[in-house]
Order: sequence, then structure tokens, then C-alpha cells
Amino acid sequence: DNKMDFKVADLSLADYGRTEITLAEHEMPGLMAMRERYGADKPLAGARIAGSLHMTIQTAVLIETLVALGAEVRWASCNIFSTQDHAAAAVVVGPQGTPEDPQGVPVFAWKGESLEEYWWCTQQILDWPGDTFANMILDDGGDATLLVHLGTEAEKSGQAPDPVTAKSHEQKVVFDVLQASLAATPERFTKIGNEIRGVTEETTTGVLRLYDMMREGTLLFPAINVNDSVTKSKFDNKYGCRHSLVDGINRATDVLIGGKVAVVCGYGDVGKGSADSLRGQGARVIVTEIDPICALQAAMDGYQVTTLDDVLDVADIIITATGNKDVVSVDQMRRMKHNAILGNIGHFDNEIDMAGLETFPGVHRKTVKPQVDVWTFPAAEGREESAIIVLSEGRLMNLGNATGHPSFVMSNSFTNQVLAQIEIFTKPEEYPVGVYVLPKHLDEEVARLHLGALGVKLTELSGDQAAYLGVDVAGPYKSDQYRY
Ligand SMILES: NC(=O)c1ccc[n+]([C@@H]2O[C@H](COP(=O)([O-])OP(=O)(O)OC[C@H]3O[C@@H](n4cnc5c(N)ncnc54)[C@H](O)[C@@H]3O)[C@@H](O)[C@H]2O)c1
Ligand SMILES: Nc1nccc2c1ncn2C[C@@H](O)[C@@H](O)C(=O)O
Repeated sequence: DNKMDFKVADLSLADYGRTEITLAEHEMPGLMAMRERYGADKPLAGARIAGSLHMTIQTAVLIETLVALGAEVRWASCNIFSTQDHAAAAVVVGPQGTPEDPQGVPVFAWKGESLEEYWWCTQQILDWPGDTFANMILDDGGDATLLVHLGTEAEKSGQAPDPVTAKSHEQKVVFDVLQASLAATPERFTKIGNEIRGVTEETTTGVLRLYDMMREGTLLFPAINVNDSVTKSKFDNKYGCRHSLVDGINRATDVLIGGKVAVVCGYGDVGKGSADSLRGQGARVIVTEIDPICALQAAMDGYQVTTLDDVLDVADIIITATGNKDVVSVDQMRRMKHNAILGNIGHFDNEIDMAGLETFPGVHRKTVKPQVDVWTFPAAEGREESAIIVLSEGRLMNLGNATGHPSFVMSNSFTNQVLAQIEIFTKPEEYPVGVYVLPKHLDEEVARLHLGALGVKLTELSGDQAAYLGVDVAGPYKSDQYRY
């Protein structure tokens, strides 16, 4: 039957979600401009987009923009805790539907998925009804892209990659998914890989994986690195986290941040916004870094820069923002202050050694409320019993404990996503397999679309000045090497 398939928490939340989507549209001028500009031509007609990106109110506006441009879409979240159930419900029901007769977009996402459910959802967006497949991926962190690649490799070799070697951050679960798929449909991922025209990747960690696959020569289709549009990473990663980090800490713990010692591990775009977020609340912020340039930036921004080991005994709040793995070990957690807060705002949970924590001898977990756990270490030689408060089980806590970044800053990121989807879908001949960034004139166009709402009045370059700078009056105004 042609009844739409989907799996969300509660369709009765759709009206609440719709109301917030309508408010969000007012805060997302870039996306609404995309609907104005491209809604008639429908450049994405024929696109079957598999979206793996936090299923929030902001993402709902992105999804409905892609549909307005002609795309068919199936959506999953890229994190087990980041779905907002009312947003998922509203997208399934759609602007014209009802919970009894949903007319929207298939969504497979709910807050609090198990890992098995997460990877089941990821598979649902790749397989389309009537034995067809997605032909575009919109990814955040690269899990959908990874599954297609691991599946294709498994089908080529006839066996799923050994869980120990699989690069995915949830090896065992992915291994089981691949085993089952090999048994049931041994050509499935190869067919999907052939069908996919390209992927547009949202975030730093997902982009890292794309460059890895490019270097290994295993990348199956072209990719646009949306993260490195200036109007994405210098806004979402920075000002988005400035807004949503303290939001997550407040909703999780209501702890006073002023006067406390807060440690931010990593001073890249996210770390900069996160440190500013905590300083804004009157915390004494300390930064850890491995990169001398970012460390120097942090020092000149007035932060103490030292090693995590040096500050474990004074830190009240520790936040990882590195995009790296193994940043906080269980031994370091054991040495943290009693009731100190530990959270991660990086994409994956591997920044904090959650596996080591869960298996620490005699450790006790008490859930305060969803995504807030008190982990108590037993007394040991020379150490009293002590506890730490871990947010979102080490997964990105601004989306696990709060609602992520606000609409206006996500409008910048998602306008880049829409432009990137149009680029790859309508000009495949310009995108042989490789990893690309959007041209600067589009980056500047995204910024232009967001100035009016903030009352910005730009100054016009004279022809003479433009000649002096060697730029066009209409832009681009900077070289590709320029660092903003
Ligand atoms: N939660 C969110 O809403 C959100 C938003 C954007 C990006 N992200 C994610 O946040 C992470 C960081 O993103 P970014 O754009 O800031 O990356 P980035 O590369 O700009 O910054 C990461 C910084 O961490 C430093 N670093 C690496 N390993 C370290 C270690 N062991 N100790 C201390 N510092 C270390 C690096 O030198 C770098 O300066 C990525 O996983 C990204 O995908 C999350
Ligand atoms: N409200 C929101 N909706 C969707 C995604 C959201 C978000 N807040 C943060 N991300 C994550 C993004 O910052 C993503 O671009 C990333 O880089 O992780």
C-alpha cells in the first residue's frame, strides 16, 4: 500500500511542532529566501535525499525547504539523543496533514534511540519504497555515508568488516547490521552507492572522514564540505555553541556557573564559542589545546591555557570540544572534584572514555533524569568515594540536554546545505569524485541573506576602491586563503 512509512515518538505532538516551525521560519531568512528564489524552478525535482541530521525544529525548516525545491526526502537523526519529538511529528504530519492522515515526510527518529534502533533508522532513509534508493545524502558526522561505504566493502569481500577494525564509533552494532544485510540483500549497499550522486556534509568530524576516504581512495561519490563554508563554521560552530552550551548545562544541572572553574578542551571554532559561553556566565575559563596557534589565540583572548591533568582538582565543569578521541580518560574522571560536571559538545562520544567509565570496578550509575547521570566511584586506597555528573552519556550535550543552536544561526548553516544540494544534484559533471567547498560568492550570498534581520547596513565599495583592492564591487571580497 502507498501509506507513508515513518517511525517517530508521538504524532499528537505535531501541532506543537508546527507552531514552533512557523516561529522558526521567521528566524531563518536564508532558508525562506531559498524557497522564494528556487521554489518555482524546483531544481531538486528528482532528488531523493537521505538526511541524517539532528531532527530538530530547525532541521524541520530545512527539510520543508528541500521539499519546496522539489526534492523527495527521508530523514533520520545523526544522534540518539538529539531528536525533538514534536519536530519529528510535525514533519511527518506536514503542513496540510493530520495525525490521523499524515501528509508530510517520512522521519525515522525519536529522542532516546538505542544504538540498534539508531542504525535501523539510518537504513530506512537509504532504502526507498518500491525497491528504489536514495540518490543524494545530506549528512552530519558521516554515519549514513559510512554505512553505504562499509556495506559496499562488505558486499565486495563477502563478509562484514571485523568489529575491531571497523572505523565506525559503534563497531559491534554496525557489524551486526552489515551481517544481516549481507544475508538478506547482498547487493543492496553496492546499488545504493551507485545511485548516490553525492553527499553534503555538515560538520567537522564528518568532513574529516570524507578526507580520510579520499586519501584511502575509497570515496564512492563526490562530497561538498558544508562545514568549511565560512558562514557555517565561523557562525554555527562558534556563535551557536556560545548560545547552546550554557543552555545545556543549565537545563541539565541548574548549577551556578558564575565564579566556578570551567575547562574547555579544544579551542577551535566550537571551543572558542564554548569558552565565550562559559565566560559570559562569569566562570573562570581554562583552555587545553594541542595546537600552538589555537593555544596562543586562547592565551591572547585572556584564558589560562594548561593541561587537563593540571586542573582536575580545581575544575567544576569540564567540556570537550576537540573532535578528537580519548580526550578525558576514566583515570582523569576518577581524579575530578566531587560532583564536578563532565560534558562533550563534540560530534561523537569518543572524546570521553565512556566505555572505561561504564566498566570501572565498583562504579555506580544513578540517573537523575534523562541524559543526566551521577557516576559514583568507590573509595579506594587514599581516595574517598566521589562522584561526577556526566551529561548525555558523553554525546553532544547541547542537543542531548537542550535544543541545540537557535534558528537564526542554523539558517546560515542550512542555507549552505541547500545550495550544496543544488550544486551537486544539478551539476554532476562539475563534481567528479572528490571533496569540495562552495565558492566564496555563495558564502557571501548566505551572509547577505542574514543581514537585514539584524539591521545591518553594508557600505558600498566605489569602483576606484574595488580596483585598489583588486576585487569586484559585487565581490568576492576576499581571497580563498583569507582567514575570517
Ligand atoms: N555540538 C554542536 O552543536 C557542534 C557544532 C559544530 C561542530 N561540532 C563538533 O565539534 C567538534 C569540534 O569542531 P570544531 O569545528 O571546533 O573543530 P576544530 O578542528 O576547529 O577545533 C578542534 C580543536 O581541538 C583541538 N584538539 C584536538 N585534540 C585535542 C586534545 N586532545 N586536547 C585539546 N585540544 C585538542 C585542535 O587543535 C583544534 O584546535 C567536532 O566534532 C565537530 O563536528 C559540534
Ligand atoms: N538546532 C539544531 N538543529 C540541527 C543541528 C544542530 C542544531 N544545533 C546544533 N546542531 C549541530 C550543528 O551545529 C551541525 O552543524 C554540527 O556541525 O554539528
